[in-house]
Amino acid sequence: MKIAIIGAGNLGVSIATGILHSGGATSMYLTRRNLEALKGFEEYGRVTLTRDNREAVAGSDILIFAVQPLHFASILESVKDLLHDNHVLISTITGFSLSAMEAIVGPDRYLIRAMPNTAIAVGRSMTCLASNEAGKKRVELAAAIFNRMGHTLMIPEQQMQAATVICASGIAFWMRLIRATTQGAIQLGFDAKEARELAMHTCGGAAELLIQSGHHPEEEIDRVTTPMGCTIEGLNEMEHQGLSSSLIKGIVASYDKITQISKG
Ligand SMILES: NC(=O)C1=CN([C@@H]2O[C@H](COP(=O)(O)OP(=O)(O)OC[C@H]3O[C@@H](n4cnc5c(N)ncnc54)[C@H](OP(=O)(O)O)[C@@H]3O)[C@@H](O)[C@H]2O)C=CC1
Ligand SMILES: O=C(O)[C@@H]1CCC=N1
Repeated sequence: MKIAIIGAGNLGVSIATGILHSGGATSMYLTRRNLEALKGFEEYGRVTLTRDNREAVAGSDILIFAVQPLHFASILESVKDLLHDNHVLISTITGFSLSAMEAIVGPDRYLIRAMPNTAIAVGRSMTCLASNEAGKKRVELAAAIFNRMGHTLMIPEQQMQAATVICASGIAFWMRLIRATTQGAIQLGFDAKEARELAMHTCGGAAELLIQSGHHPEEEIDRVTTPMGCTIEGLNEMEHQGLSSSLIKGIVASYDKITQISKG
């Protein structure tokens, strides 16, 4: 597969790293204006770094766009004359609809929206996918690409905004919870490195328990909360302080912000 990542910033580099580590491309173009920031990728023989999006589009079949929302329309405009029948366009752009893409490149192109997260770099992204009508013929190909780097779910495009918050922003939300847990562990006497180790692996274990068992979180919580024990004491205090409520309010605030972003 010849893949181009147009806009190799935070997410683009994470995707590139995931693809390279999973052996998912025969060749790859990475584009951005400041190529200095991509130093290190030259070591991979099959990667071409360029400022020229047109060169990357002409040399690839799968185009993954990872530029900021405000840049996307003009970049699509600047390459649309190079698009051919086999090109698959995958957009990770927040708040930019398939119909807005179709308005630029036409409805006959294979258009897919993908919402991965930065854990794609280590093969553990939760990636949601949606396509336009034409793109339905290539959505399995897109799923195959992203399944090599985590888990995928097909969703209706209307849910892409919510998926952005839960899956993409979600990485930051979970990181903050891990950081807070780390701070608590330090206060209880662990040194910083050990505290982080305990927090990270406990978090990973909790997620893995749910993934492997299919249980509801409360079922697993019930197994931990010994009657009159320390866990329920801590959990109830967290809820008195608004833990679940503040998480839900934050999620809704992120969602509302995407509505603003999509209005340009
Ligand atoms: N970060 C995340 O975790 C996620 C981000 N997204 C979405 O992905 C997109 C990128 O986000 P993020 O990676 O955070 O943003 P970044 O700003 O880190 O990355 C965007 C990159 O685009 C490059 N760029 C700007 N103009 C051009 C151009 N004309 N041609 C080629 N490259 C260009 C910039 O580099 P330079 O200035 O050197 O050109 C920059 O590195 C956004 O639309 C975001 O909504 C979606 C899911 C998760
Ligand atoms: O913060 C943002 O707007 C982007 C989209 C989700 C993750 N990063």
